Amino acid sequence: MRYVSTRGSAPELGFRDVLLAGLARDGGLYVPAEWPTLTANEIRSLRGLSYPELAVRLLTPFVEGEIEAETFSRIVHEAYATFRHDAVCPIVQTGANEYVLELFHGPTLAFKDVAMQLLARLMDHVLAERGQRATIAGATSGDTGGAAIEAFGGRDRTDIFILFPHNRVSPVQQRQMTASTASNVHAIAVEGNFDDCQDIVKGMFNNHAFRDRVQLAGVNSINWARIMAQIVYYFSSALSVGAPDRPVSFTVPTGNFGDIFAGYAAKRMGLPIEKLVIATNDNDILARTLATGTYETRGVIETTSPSMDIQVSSNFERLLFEAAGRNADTVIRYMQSLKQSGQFTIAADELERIRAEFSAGRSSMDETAATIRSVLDASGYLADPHTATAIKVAREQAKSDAPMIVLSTAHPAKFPAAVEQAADVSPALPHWLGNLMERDEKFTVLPSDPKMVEDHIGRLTRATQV
Ligand SMILES: Cc1ncc(COP(=O)(O)O)c(C=O)c1O
Ligand SMILES: N[C@@H](CCOP(=O)(O)O)C(=O)O
Repeated sequence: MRYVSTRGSAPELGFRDVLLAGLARDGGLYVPAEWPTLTANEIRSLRGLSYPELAVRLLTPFVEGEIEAETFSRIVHEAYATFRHDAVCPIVQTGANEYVLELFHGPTLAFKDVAMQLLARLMDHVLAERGQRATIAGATSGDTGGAAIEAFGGRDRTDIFILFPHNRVSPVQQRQMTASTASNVHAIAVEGNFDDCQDIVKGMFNNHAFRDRVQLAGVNSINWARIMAQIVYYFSSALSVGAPDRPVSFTVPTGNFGDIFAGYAAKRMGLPIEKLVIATNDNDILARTLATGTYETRGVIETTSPSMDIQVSSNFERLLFEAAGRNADTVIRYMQSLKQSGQFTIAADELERIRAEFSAGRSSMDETAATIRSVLDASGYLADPHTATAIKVAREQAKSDAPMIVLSTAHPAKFPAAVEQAADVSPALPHWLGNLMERDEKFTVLPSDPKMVEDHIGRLTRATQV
């Protein structure tokens, strides 16, 4: 499998280089040169496989020829052995035709673990094979950072720097980033919002001298391997409610568009998905874009679902590339307009293609709180605010007989204040997280200044190339 950039001028790469590249050198995002596809019979034959077996079968075409089959299988099995549920990503029925797909049984209680546990092991393997080190830089609104620090902490081929918005993540999310004692972990609280953090990280990738000097690698969903790993749970959950013999729909709480893009990839691979529903909180740029055709940034609003407090949704670029018939010039034009004026308008035929696959809705903070309460009352299920955002939107959008699978992206105990306020229930952290909230914190506060962040990383990384 080769990978191409959405902006057309970066070199085509194989899987190992894409894994280490993060952002393409032309500023674009890598996507597979073609989508591997499965027939309905091939999908049927996947029934009954364990989650790691399914992952190996579905992901092999993306890594074939680059990671040896036995090694890949071992790495996948090791990655999912870290999960605390035998099914890895189980589903729970919460309504007549509604299912919640629980993605939070990994080490940091968020869906990010599903990809990050695999990504860290794959990166380690490739770096060891090449005798290289890497500096990892990542931006987080709360969950990617903790998952990355947990997955990469203590690995001797990487130094990891995570930028999070100062005072804008939940206390549990913050501790998961700041309580690590691993010497290769560096948490940075940026005086800004998530979009500022993401801008700084993308700026580092576009500064080729810095990028090459520190051997920069990325763990955000700009990295194709993140999206790749997330494809698997669309198949596992759809298979368990009757796919491929009946179509299913998914509602996904969405911020950076990585998770739902993995659903789109699953559909391109042959999974019969009727609708992919984008659920947003008050930061509803994607819902507005689907309604009006204009992608227009506004200020970030702080909400009770902070991981989705995002305006610039990185992976939407991957969808634009597909909707424009893989025309990189169109993507470049849109991205230039976004940079210059904070907006772009999608051509009518492209918008029509997007609307054929996706719909969107939003949930205000009050609506999300009311949903947490009503779901608990009706079915005894305690949803976190991100999941509740999606349940609210799913219920508005479920218009056909297709089962609706709602992605539950975080454990309620990551956001106890919002859950308690909504439902008078205080969700406890699982016992195996032990004394997380009592551990000492270590992090550096920096202004939202790209140069200062680069200097900080340049000083501390051990991956410097001269
Ligand atoms: C709990 C939670 N839900 C939803 C999202 C949104 O996912 P994505 O950015 O892939 O759209 C995030 C952050 O990415 C998250 O941490
Ligand atoms: N919500 C995310 C934001 C970063 O998303 P990513 O999927 O691109 O890493 C977070 O929790 O950090």
